[in-house]
Amino acid sequence: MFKPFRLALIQLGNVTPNKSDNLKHAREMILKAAASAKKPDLIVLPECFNSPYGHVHFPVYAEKIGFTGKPYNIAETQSESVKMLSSVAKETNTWLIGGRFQSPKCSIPERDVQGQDLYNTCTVYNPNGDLVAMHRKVHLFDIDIPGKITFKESETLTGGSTTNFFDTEFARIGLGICYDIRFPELAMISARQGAHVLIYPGAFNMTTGPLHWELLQRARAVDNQVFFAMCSPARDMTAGYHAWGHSMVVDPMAKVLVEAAETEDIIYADIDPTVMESARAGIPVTVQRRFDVYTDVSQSV
Ligand SMILES: NC(=O)CCC(=O)C(=O)O
Repeated sequence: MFKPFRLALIQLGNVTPNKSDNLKHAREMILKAAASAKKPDLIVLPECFNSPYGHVHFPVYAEKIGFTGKPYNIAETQSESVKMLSSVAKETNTWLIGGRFQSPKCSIPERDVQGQDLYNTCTVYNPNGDLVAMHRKVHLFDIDIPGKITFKESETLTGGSTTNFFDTEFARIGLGICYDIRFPELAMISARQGAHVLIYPGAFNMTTGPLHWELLQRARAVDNQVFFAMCSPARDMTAGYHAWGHSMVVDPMAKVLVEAAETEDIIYADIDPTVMESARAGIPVTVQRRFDVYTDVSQSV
C-alpha cells in the first residue's frame, strides 16, 4: 500500500540542558505542525531532540524505555520522552517519529544483564499513541578529521543490531539514524524489503554537512528509487556541537522537494507515489539486478 501523504519535519531549535524544557518545546512544535493548515500525516523530530548532542551528555540524559518486547505497552515505560511522544501522537491523531534518546540496555531481552549499555534510539508512534517501532542507530558516529571534528559515539554508546521499518495506512517507512546513511546497505535492505520512504533523524555538522548531507540523501534516494528524508536540529553556535540544519525531503529521482535553512522551522512535503512508480518504470534498476553476479544484501537479514 503506497498512497499520497504529507510529511512534516520539525527542525527543532532551543535545545537546552534542561530536558523538561526540551520536551515541552518539542511538544509545542508538534502541536504547531499538526494544527497547521497543511495538516501532516506523519511528523518527524530530529536526532537529539531532548538533550544537547555529545557523548558526555548521553549517559546523563539516558532514559529507560523499559519494554521487554513487542507489543510495547506505554503504561510500562519509565521514559518521560516516550510518554510525551505517545500522548502528543494521540492528541494530534498523527504518526510521529521521535528521534533520539538513549535507552539503557536492560530493557530488551537480548541485552546483557549489566544494564550499562546505551543506545541512540528513535521511536515511532501511531495516531492512537501506541509505540509501534524502534530503531537503534546501527553505525556509531566515530570520526576524526584533524583540525575540524573529532567525535566518538562509541565512547558511551553501543550500536544497534537490527534493521527496522514500519507500516502505516499510506506507506512502508524504513528507519535509520544519521551516520547510518553512510552505509548504503541499510537503505538498500529497507528498500528491498518494500519501504517506499526512508526517514533518518540526523544531525550532521559544519564540516561534513556542506559536502555530504544533501549528496548522501540524493544518492540513497536515487540508488533505491525511494523518497528520503532527514530531520536535523536547528544550528546553535553556542552549543558544543554545531548542527548543519538543512532538514530535507528528496524524491526517487533525487529531486530536493523541500529544504530548511539553519534556523528552527517546520517543513512539509507531499509524498506522491506516482513519482516513485514513474522513476521505477523509466529506469527499471529494481528489476535489472544481477544477483547471479553479486549478493542481495537484503537476503542477509
Ligand atoms: N550524528 C551523526 O551521526 C552525525 C553524522 C555526520 O555528521 C556525518 O558526517 O556522517
